[in-house]
Amino acid sequence: MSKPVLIGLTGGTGSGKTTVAKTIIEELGHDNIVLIQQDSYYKDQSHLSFEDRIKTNYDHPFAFDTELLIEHLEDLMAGKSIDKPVYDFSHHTRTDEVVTINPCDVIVLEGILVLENEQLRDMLDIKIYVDTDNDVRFIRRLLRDTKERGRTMDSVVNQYLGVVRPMHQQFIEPTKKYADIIIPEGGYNKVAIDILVTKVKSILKELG
Ligand SMILES: Nc1ncnc2c1ncn2[C@@H]1O[C@H](COP(=O)(O)OP(=O)(O)O)[C@@H](O)[C@H]1O
Ligand SMILES: O=c1ccn([C@@H]2O[C@H](COP(=O)(O)O)[C@@H](O)[C@H]2O)c(=O)[nH]1
Repeated sequence: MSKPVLIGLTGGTGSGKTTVAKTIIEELGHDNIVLIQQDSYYKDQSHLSFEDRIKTNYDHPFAFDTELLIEHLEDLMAGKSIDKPVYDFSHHTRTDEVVTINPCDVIVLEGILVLENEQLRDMLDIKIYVDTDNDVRFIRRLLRDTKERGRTMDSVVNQYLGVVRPMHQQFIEPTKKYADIIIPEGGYNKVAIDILVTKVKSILKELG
């Protein structure tokens, strides 16, 4: 089996990264494609109390176990299976579960800081930034986090103003310059997704 194609997909919270990643996978209709979310590699915080966990800055590069993520990607590149951690957003820590991922032809790596770390960035074959207006991203996050991540409206607003927004400006937005492709609005940008899918198919064809 040849080395897998590694697609990195980034953008701010609520930009539509996950939606784009899932649509690409659906459109590729390829059995041998896997989604890896950078969120799965948030550091384990089980040694901290819940009160301390909510004080963590989850939008800073230090919040991620990037070493483990790189090690896992290298393993997949080398044709080895990995045990991917499972993160629990409601409790702000890793669970005891893992998901085994087998070697594949295409890996879609999606997350807020996948273009921030140079070593990680250099591993990527295609780099994509999903670019959505800040107000739209905030509204999407507010709806999602109150419905799916066990948050109150006050906590979402306070976290956004105190940490998410400044970290976005400092660490995420500047990585746009590394992207090969910038997708405005995200998940429902059919033209951009079609172009990407065509590109990945042609790489796969070249690799045989
Ligand atoms: N183009 C879009 N229009 C409307 N809602 C969208 C769009 N793209 C994503 N969403 C919704 O916004 C929320 C955040 O999208 P998601 O893909 O999870 O973003 P991210 O992974 O960047 O945080 C989800 O509830 C999703 O269904
Ligand atoms: O325990 C946690 C871990 C992360 N977050 C927030 O999640 C987003 C990243 O996820 P997206 O799917 O890209 O929105 C990040 O902005 C963190 O603030 C959290 O709140 N709690």
